[in-house]
Amino acid sequence: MPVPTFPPFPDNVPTHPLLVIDYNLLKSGDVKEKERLWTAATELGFWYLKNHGADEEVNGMFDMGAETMALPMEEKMKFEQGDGGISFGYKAKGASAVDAEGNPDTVEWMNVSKDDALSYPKPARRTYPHTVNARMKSTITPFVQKSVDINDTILAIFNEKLELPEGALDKLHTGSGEFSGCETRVIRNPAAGLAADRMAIGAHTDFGSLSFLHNRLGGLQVLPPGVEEWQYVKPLPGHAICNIGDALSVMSGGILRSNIHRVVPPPGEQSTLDRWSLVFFFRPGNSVLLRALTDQSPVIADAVNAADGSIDFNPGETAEEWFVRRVKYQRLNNRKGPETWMASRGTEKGRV
Ligand SMILES: O=C(O)CCC(=O)C(=O)O
Ligand SMILES: [Fe+2]
Repeated sequence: MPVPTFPPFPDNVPTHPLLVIDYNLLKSGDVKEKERLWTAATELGFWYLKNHGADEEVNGMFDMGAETMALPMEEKMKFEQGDGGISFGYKAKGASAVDAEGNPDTVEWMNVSKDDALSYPKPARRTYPHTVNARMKSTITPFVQKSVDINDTILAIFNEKLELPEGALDKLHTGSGEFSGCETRVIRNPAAGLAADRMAIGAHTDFGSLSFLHNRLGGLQVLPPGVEEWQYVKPLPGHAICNIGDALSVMSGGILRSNIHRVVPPPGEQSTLDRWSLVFFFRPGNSVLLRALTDQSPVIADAVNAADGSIDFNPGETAEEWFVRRVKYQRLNNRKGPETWMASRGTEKGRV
């Protein structure tokens, strides 16, 4: 399907500019561009990525999302993720909390595990609706492969900047060769005439290492360090939005910033439309213990020594345990009170 045109993003809402990083320059080893990436990753933890070369796969993923969300609810619910903390599969609107009071989220999504996309037609982690299966080979697997390549490239630059031994971060991610929480997510936030600040997805930091996000309408907001007011991130055609998650923040001793963000209805004239977004979440291997890599890098050791104590750099959980806990306690079916929400928190704990 051709990419539709949308009403413009308004120019009268608070908007946070992001650095635009050129993936072609990163790939060719451009020193200046690597430095700009480092600035973006350490100051806000969010940046735009242009020339990523995945536009065709991204469009196909949005088509797959539309075909999947159009299935009868009964069919989608056969593939629901459940309450045990597994993220792969379908999540219905309202299944997760957006805050400590237990207000429900307003989005539905379909998550496909990277392990399933790469092992298809043999299921590795779970099975999916026929609309997903039909596009696995043509769209989902190529999108996953491109996303992994891009994230591997960015990870290698962080490895160098953090003065880690060559391949140290890769060994904890793709190079671990084990199953992981890596997944793609297509999200639909139905237009519902809700208040402009009604959270569709609650304030959070991402659970894994890197997120590769594509959206066409506004609604994503960030809370930059030292700022009180939520600020929109304006979608730019053909530009992905990339951000750092908790796992890389912990491993780097907080040098890489996992910034708080949330999703609200699209602003201005865009508010009458359903909002679609697509993410590839790049995460460590399941058995990787989350901890600051102080023994492998003096730069990280110094950062931990100088830290203000707001982030626990030795949480005592593997990547899988961290991920399962965060997903599980956000589910409203598991809610007992505000303590359940607190149990779902990651590095944003104490920050919002
Ligand atoms: O839809 C978006 O723009 C962001 C989604 C997001 O933050 C997430 O799924 O973690
Ligand atoms: Fe997120």
